Amino acid sequence: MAQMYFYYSAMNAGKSTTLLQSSFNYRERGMTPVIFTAAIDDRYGKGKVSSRIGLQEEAELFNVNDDLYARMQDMNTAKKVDCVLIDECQFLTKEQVYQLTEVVDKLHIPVLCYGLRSDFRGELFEGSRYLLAWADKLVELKTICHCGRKANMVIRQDASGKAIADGDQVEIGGNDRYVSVCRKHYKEALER
Ligand SMILES: Nc1ncnc2c1ncn2[C@@H]1O[C@H](COP(=O)(O)OP(=O)(O)O)[C@@H](O)[C@H]1O
Ligand SMILES: Cc1cn([C@H]2C[C@H](O)[C@@H](COP(=O)(O)O)O2)c(=O)[nH]c1=O
Ligand SMILES: [Zn+2]
Repeated sequence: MAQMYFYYSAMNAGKSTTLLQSSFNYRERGMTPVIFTAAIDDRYGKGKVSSRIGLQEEAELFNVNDDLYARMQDMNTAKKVDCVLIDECQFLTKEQVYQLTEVVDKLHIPVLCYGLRSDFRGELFEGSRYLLAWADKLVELKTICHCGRKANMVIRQDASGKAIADGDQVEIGGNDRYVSVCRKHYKEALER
């Protein structure tokens, strides 16, 4: 039976790497995975999922206006799809998470979503909120803070390396802008 999975973590935990490994596993069995990533995340060039260890694959892009059920229905009609892999799934809307549940329940295609649970303020992203609510399986991918504890928070830094408390939820960036830390060090960085 097809299921929806939400693989969540802080940044730098290997989400994109794990997604690319899953895609490779499907392909080596002669199956057809489809990868999506957020159009707004253009760090490594549009239409690509890249991991920091150098693996990369082409991806379909999604933005907030896309009907992901309709797109998957069309693709699956043209050629049978065995699995849908979504990177940066924190940027999905509530409606799109619902559409992906329809991909699982009506098209019977497994959907594996990879993304952040919370933003730099410790608030849930919209996509993550509904994946936490509706996915069949929740899987935490772990990375560690500089102190050795599990890093479950992400700090956004200004140009001088100081933690920022306010700002837009979405700001694309990498190690220059964000650091994954444990909750204790997150609070300390924000002097709470
Ligand atoms: N050259 C490397 N060799 C091995 N591991 C690496 C290398 N570069 C980065 N990594 C590790 O890869 C992980 C980040 O992978 P990535 O899939 O991009 O993460 P995420 O999508 O969760 O942000 C980190 O744990 C990082 O330490
Ligand atoms: C914490 C946080 C992150 N983002 C952005 C920064 C990156 O572009 C992505 C996450 O990338 P990953 O390495 O693949 O996990 O999300 C953001 O927009 N707002 C935030 O609060
Ligand atoms: Zn720590």
